[in-house]
Amino acid sequence: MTNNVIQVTQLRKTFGAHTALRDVSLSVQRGEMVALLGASGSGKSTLLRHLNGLHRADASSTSHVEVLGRTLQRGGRLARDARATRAQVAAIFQQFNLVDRLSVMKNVLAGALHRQPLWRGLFAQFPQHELQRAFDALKRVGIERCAWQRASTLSGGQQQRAAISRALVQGAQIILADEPIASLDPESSRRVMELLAEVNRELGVTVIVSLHQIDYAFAYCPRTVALRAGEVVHDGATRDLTPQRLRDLYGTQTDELMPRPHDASAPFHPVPLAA
Ligand SMILES: Nc1ncnc2c1ncn2[C@@H]1O[C@H](COP(=O)(O)OP(=O)(O)OP(=O)(O)O)[C@@H](O)[C@H]1O
Repeated sequence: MTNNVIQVTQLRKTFGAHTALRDVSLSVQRGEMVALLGASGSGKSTLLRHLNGLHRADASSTSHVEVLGRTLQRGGRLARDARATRAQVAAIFQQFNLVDRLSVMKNVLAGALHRQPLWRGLFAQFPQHELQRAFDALKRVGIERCAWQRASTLSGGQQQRAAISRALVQGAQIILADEPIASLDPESSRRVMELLAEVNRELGVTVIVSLHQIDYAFAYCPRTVALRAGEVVHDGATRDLTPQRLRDLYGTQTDELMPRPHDASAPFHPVPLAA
């Protein structure tokens, strides 16, 4: 049995006249924690959104996206059983993760909807074991005391932790996190990245996380896929991305990927920043 949980072949996406992804191919093995790196507009979100079917590739292309051994989309058409595949994939976004007016608990229980009969979902009536599972997930990420608060009252970091809880309740085998720490303070950023790493390490969940800065990739992700203008320009060990290599790959865009000189949020400086 193959260990590939994601197989992307010749993925091409254009928006009008703009090509956002140019024949991207990559595979991800079960249990990997992969950083997706690239300057603004390089195609990170677009790629992630193809992996859970939120975007479809160009219809004219030979693009193929396989998730957990099943075709999710081919040539821009979603597979018939895409819904079942997507139930195994959780998405965590920079913002808009939670329904503000609902309690944290209800948001987390949304992860269990795919296991419920329609009527339970409609009336938001979940069996006791699902409530317990949601509570345990909130406990795991350290926000169980917020369970009955409205989601809108949580801090940004707590909202991301709630989104991770929802992924746990969903029982997702893959987490796609799209810049989950982009608007967080340093401590919250570290906490969220550590939780993602813990879920990856302890539960074997495959994590692909798009990031804006390389230092977080160094600290938490052994492998990095780097995009530039919709093309994969690096796919390999994160430690190979030295400042010089980044300059070769990104030229003037390098600054966007390097920690700012006085950035206290940088958890890790693997290599001298001035070369
Ligand atoms: N729905 C859309 N309609 C038109 N153009 C789009 C759409 N979504 C993305 N694009 C364009 O595709 C390119 C890639 O965008 P994408 O959001 O994937 O980049 P990104 O690397 O995630 O950027 P950022 O780090 O700023 O979030 C950009 O030029 C963007 O303007």
